[in-house]
Amino acid sequence: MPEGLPSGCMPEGVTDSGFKRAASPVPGSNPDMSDGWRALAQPLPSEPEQKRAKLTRGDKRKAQGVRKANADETVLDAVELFLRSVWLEGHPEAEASSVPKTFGWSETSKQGEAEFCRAAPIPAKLAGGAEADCEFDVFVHELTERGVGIATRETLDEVRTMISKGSRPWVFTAPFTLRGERVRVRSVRHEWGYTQSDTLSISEQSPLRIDAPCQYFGKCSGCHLQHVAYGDQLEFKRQVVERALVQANPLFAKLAVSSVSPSPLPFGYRTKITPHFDIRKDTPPDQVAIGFAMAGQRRVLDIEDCMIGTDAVRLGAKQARKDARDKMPSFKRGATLLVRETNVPKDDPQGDVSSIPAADLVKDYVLDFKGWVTDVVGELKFRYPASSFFQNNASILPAFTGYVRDELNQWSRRLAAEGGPGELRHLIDAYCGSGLFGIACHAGFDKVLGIEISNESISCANDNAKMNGIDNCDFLLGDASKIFDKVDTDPRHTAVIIDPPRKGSNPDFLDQLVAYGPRVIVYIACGVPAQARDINHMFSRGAISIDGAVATVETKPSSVYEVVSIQPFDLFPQTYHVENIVTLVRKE
Ligand SMILES: C[S@@+](CC[C@H](N)C(=O)[O-])C[C@H]1O[C@@H](n2cnc3c(N)ncnc32)[C@H](O)[C@@H]1O
Repeated sequence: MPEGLPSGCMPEGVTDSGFKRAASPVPGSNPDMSDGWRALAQPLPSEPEQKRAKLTRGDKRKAQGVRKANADETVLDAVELFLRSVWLEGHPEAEASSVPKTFGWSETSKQGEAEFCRAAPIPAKLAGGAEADCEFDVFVHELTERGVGIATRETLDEVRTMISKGSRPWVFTAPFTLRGERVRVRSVRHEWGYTQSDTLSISEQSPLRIDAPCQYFGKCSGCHLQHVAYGDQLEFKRQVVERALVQANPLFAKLAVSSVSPSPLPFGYRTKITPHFDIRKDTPPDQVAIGFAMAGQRRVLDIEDCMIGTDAVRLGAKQARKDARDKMPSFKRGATLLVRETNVPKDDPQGDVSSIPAADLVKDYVLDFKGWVTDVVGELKFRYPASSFFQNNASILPAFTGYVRDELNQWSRRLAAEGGPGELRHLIDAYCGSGLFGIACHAGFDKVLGIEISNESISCANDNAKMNGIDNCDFLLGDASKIFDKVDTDPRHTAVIIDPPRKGSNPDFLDQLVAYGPRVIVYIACGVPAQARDINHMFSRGAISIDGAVATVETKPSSVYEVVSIQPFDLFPQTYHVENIVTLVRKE
């Protein structure tokens, strides 16, 4: 879900927009000023090894004894990647493991850190707005996985020289920029080792830069890549997947990531948006901004029309804005509006969709959180409450679900042709929501068993199977890791789809999955770093072989998998988000 477009079930208020906002220390000022500064001076204790697998990137850094304030992990990752690659460029014979730790933010000298931090510029607020102190010309060298530029005041050659002498440059973030650009930034706030900045102007632009079509681009936090042609956005996202895998485990560099499958609609694709507003005492009701979070700020940007919404959503958004304006004096606090595309019978928008073929339905919109939505995926219909989860780009869903179905069918045929245990006959759909993948992939399986933690979604999943005339699906309510208590099918004939939330799965589920040992696993993820972490967890258990290499473990798992394909999909063009599908096949 693009940030700035929060989910339909958000409480009222304005959400953050990809920048962490916790107060940060001001290096060089009073060290007692904040906990953030104290965190720099006190290494955190190590975590026990078995806990590490479920750690987030931030937790991992803490466990390594890295001192940092409330820095954005995606920025730290990109800085680390940039500094390491420059160092390795100057040491072509060196092993990746010999890169100095200082580039990985885990140096041990407090003195060194303090000196480094004192080199930081003054944020605009503290500089009293004096341009000379808070505005800088910087060079963009790298992009974070969220498309934010990583820049220094030094040119790349100067950075190379600094690094060859064992020092490192101070880094600025530069949103909405591209590699190789020279830009002017204004410092906003310091984090550990970098300054969060706003981009003021572009002095030297990349040949990849294009004019963003949307008038709000650069101010709105919803889109991050409109200044890049669509084909280049896809390549950027492919590299994001590649990078996430390598960051989880350098050995994963051996895995090939396919080109990102594009969205048929690069604009006008989004079937759900959630504009919001905030009531401030000094703002007259007719001037309250209704829209999405401003880039890098807590304020709301007034947005009359969002180009990534479908036609129905754009129409619905106009109505939702009007309704909110009419009622504005009655709001004491802010609120989040919901606008969702739905499909309805042509002559009776309120009528029952169950008996009408998907192709005969027409687009409409829903504004009521308590309303119901019908989505169409090829010939299938899915009905679910307007406030619950469903994939938000209908244009790509036939290809997205079709890819998973083809992977399963193709492997089923291949495994049958290879002899041995034979084809796939059972399918498990873990984290099944309202049944999208289980229902779309049911054909050819004796039985599909789904599991989902949301009561509402699970009852929709069972109703959706019925509405589509499918009788081999059974969707159960519960935590995904409980599915292994229910499964009695032969793992050699079973495939498992996993589609967890952005934070990924967990060691309990993954360990049970490996112990069960299904023939094929299809892991679908909207949180690519978490997916890479989970795959590394399976690898660390000895359950994945990369180019013949397996981790050394005390107890060998009963099943070992090969990663046979990695296929990203672009469900959210113009944003940094990417979905990724990894297929694993058990080696016999
Ligand atoms: C990314 S959505 C995928 C849903 C579905 N596969 C689809 O594409 O529509 C993740 C789903 O996992 C569910 N979920 C979250 N934690 C869970 C858990 N511990 N066990 C089972 N389901 C869970 C959420 O309710 C959500 O429906």
